[in-house]
Amino acid sequence: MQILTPHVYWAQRHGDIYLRVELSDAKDLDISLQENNTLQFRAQGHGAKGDNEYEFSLEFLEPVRPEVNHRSTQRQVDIKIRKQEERWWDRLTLQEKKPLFLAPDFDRWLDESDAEMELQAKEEEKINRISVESRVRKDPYLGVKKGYLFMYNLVQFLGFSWIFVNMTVRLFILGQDSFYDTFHTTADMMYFCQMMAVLEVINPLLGLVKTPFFPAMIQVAGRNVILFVIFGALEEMQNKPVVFFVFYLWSTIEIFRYPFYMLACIGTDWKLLTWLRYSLWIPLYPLGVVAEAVAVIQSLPIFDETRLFSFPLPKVLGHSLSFSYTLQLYLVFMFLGLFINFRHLYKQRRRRFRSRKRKIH
Ligand SMILES: CCCCCCCCCCCCC[C@@H](O)CC(=O)SCCNC(=O)CCNC(=O)[C@H](O)C(C)(C)COP(=O)(O)OP(=O)(O)OC[C@H]1O[C@@H](n2cnc3c(N)ncnc32)[C@H](O)[C@@H]1OP(=O)(O)O
Repeated sequence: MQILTPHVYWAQRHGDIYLRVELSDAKDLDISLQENNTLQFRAQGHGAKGDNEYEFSLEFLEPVRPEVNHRSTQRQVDIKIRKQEERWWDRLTLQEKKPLFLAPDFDRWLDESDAEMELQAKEEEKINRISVESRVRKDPYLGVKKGYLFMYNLVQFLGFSWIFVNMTVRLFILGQDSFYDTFHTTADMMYFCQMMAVLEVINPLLGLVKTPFFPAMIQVAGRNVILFVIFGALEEMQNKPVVFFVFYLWSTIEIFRYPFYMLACIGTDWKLLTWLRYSLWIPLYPLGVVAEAVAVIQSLPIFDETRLFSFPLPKVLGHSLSFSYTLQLYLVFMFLGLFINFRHLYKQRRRRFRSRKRKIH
């Protein structure tokens, strides 16, 4: 039997050397590192010259650690050797001339800078894993908090879906006539959802979500003024078509926002839903504010007439100050609120899509 040399392919990383020996069904493997920093390989197997005994030796450019890891598969023998020092080598062997049986393993090949990037990515992954693990370890109530948020979002999602579906079905069946009794058919559910929404101001205060307090407060207080003060307190407003537009605009965003949060609670995200959550507000928010402003303007003469919530004045100054003046001031705050929340949502959108792009690259 002839003794032959197999084809050997190599690649390196800063700390390791990888060798792939082209020998299938290798048996009687004898792989060892000699004291002179030389790898000796001998095995019986099927190589380029059929079934034979194959052997080779390689004297490495720099010192390596004595232990050799190898794994023999049906197709090849993989060998991994650790470098003594984590350093990039200019070549594999001490002798400058490359042995004929040796070639780069292009499946594994990386040049020095790519290998550094791979190392950095691994380091970052390790740091992220450690920080996630330590966060989980630091907060023993994380499960309870996530469970609470998940249930809160689920209840809101069901509530707003009920409103949205109810209004849509009635719109299809009754057409424009459905505009006039939106309040009577959906107000109870809207009261429930908007009262629950007060938790959205409390949650950031308790550190349960990252939402800043001020935008959450503007959002919840703004809607509740419209719902409880303009629609709730004035029967004359309740059968006006503006109720339909306000409720429809509110519920359209919420049937996407709450499921988005539910998925966030279980660490999942669905691209389309994320896109809708961070894009739909662009047309809906200004339309919502305009609809709310129309409702406020329509309520002004009613407050003047009914004197509801009017502020008593000393006789010399007149009878009382109509609540409509407060509402006129509120109209200014509404557009200020629109500006603050539009800017906040725009920043959230940019942050979300920027970090997604970074994750993809
Ligand atoms: C009497 C005094 C009155 C004073 C007020 C005067 C001014 C009033 C003017 C008000 C105008 C309001 C008009 C408005 O009513 C019109 C409409 O709503 S029209 C319909 C369209 N509307 C919208 O699109 C707004 C919907 N609402 C919101 O988006 C939020 O309420 C808002 C606070 C504006 C922004 O939300 P947030 O800051 O939370 O942004 P993110 O979604 O990006 O969340 C940030 C991170 O927190 C996590 N989070 C938040 N909430 C939850 C939750 N419930 N469960 C789980 N996780 C949550 C979220 O996942 C983000 O985490 P990460 O960064 O890790 O992704």
